[in-house]
Amino acid sequence: MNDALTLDGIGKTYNPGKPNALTVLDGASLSLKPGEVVALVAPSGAGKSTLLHIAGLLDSADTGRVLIGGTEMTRLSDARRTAARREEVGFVYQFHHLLPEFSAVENIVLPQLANGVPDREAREHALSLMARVGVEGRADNRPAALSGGEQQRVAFCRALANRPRVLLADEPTGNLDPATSDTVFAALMDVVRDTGLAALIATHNPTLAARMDRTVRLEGGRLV
Ligand SMILES: Nc1ncnc2c1ncn2[C@@H]1O[C@H](COP(=O)(O)OP(=O)(O)OP(=O)(O)O)[C@@H](O)[C@H]1O
Repeated sequence: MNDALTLDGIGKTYNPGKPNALTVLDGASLSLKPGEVVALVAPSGAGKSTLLHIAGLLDSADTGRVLIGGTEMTRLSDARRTAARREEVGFVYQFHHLLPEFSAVENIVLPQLANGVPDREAREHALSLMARVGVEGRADNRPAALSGGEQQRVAFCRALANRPRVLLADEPTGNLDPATSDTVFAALMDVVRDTGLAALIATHNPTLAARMDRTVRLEGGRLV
């Protein structure tokens, strides 16, 4: 079976050729199997966000290849890469980034509509995801009316709405108090384990990292 995500020798330098050039990634490689959940640990500023953006096709690498489900994304046209990002990758950030003018359930429906899912089916799927992480009762509330933990659960549902092959998360519970972080993370792990998608989750929290299958460390631009 193809790996869910492969990063092969990724290099990235900001401001190349200038006095302030900064090489952040220098041959970073990693493979995630379907169903594998990996913690990404790095000191602040080491390039974690850069790596996640490149893995999620939001930014391009200077060197190396990104493969999702065995397809080399770095070779696709911009349009096909954008479609692949929408279909194959889910993102969760430290802050929820939900659309404030839409209800919680609408925030999970919208990315499905963008992928051509009929409205009713999209809503049913959104509600079933919400039920799995325990926020179905807040479906019709706007994000501002939800607690931080609830907002983040809704953000997970949105990331999972299009049944991605890969979930990328940047400190997904970093904005929550320790107890909430713990329960919200447990909810995320339940859904991830059920759906069998691969996940790369950046965290500074050793307790959360210990609950994943393995840890990779970003050091000197490489993953070890
Ligand atoms: N667009 C950019 N132009 C120039 N330098 C950048 C750019 N984006 C990031 N950097 C620099 O690259 C380095 C890595 O940034 P990145 O955001 O990937 O780190 P990080 O490991 O995610 O950090 P943190 O944990 O603090 O969020 C930092 O020194 C940052 O200042």
